[in-house]
Amino acid sequence: MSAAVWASGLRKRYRKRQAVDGVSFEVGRGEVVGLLGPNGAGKTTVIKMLLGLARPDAGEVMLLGRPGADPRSRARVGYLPELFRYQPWLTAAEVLRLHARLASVPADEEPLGLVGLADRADDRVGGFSKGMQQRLGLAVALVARPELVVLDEPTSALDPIGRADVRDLLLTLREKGVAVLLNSHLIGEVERVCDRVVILDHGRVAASGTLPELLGRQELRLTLSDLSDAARARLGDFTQDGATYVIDGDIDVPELIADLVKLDVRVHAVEPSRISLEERLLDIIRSGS
Ligand SMILES: Nc1ncnc2c1ncn2[C@@H]1O[C@H](COP(=O)(O)OP(=O)(O)OP(=O)(O)O)[C@@H](O)[C@H]1O
Repeated sequence: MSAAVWASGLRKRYRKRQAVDGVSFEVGRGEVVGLLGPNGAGKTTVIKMLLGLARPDAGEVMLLGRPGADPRSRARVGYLPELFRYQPWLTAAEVLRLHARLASVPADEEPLGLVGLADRADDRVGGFSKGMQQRLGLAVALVARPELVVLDEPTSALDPIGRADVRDLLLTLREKGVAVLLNSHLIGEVERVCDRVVILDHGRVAASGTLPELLGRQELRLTLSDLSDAARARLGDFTQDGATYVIDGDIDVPELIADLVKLDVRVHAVEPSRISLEERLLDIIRSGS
């Protein structure tokens, strides 16, 4: 099946500023991809070019197997813009009905339930908090039962519960095979839900890949005492600093610890250690600036 998003060589210049400078990437069907990068890196401009809201100077876009310029390509795409405002005199249900009509799909209040607004369906949007408006924006993005959802900063106004709700929603979408492109400054959020990450800097792709590809192999730091030769052999390859033993690779932690305890090793601490996505992002941005 064709990719949900296929973008090749996208460029966009605003006067003297090269906002996007040759960006290519893909989002597979059912894949959740995070778009990360510092302010001004070009993330929103890339999203606008994908959706036909900004005209690329160069490059090509395919959405769900059709050229991005073909309006039919956008029929099964949901979009939550970074900045938006709905008519304050409409109720949440009316906003949804309006967007269902615009998308030529039957009106359905299910998306309000998915974003936790079912009990506010008949309240006017003008009285909604920022977080509730953002939830409504997400509901609108889901109204046409999309196969691809593009979310530009979907949780910027949400409280921790709202963010956790959105994380659950993204995982539900992935289970249904819906592809998601997520632009977020909340790196922890991206790290938790994304299958793959594309990092933009100065309008270019500075790095991309799955989290293990970007962050390196998993390491395990163990603080141990009373190690026999047999216990050292069980650890396999390790580096040692005093009582700290570091092993890397794919480790079945419970099994390893059970074996060490059987070998009479005293286990004081077990810490997975891998650089965080935040550290990796800072490294990439600092080395590129
Ligand atoms: N309509 C516009 N007119 C002029 N310059 C623009 C316009 N839109 C974006 N730019 C410039 O293009 C560059 C990329 O902006 P963009 O909004 O895509 O970045 P971003 O990565 O989404 O940033 P942020 O994280 O702050 O939202 C910036 O230098 C910005 O000033």
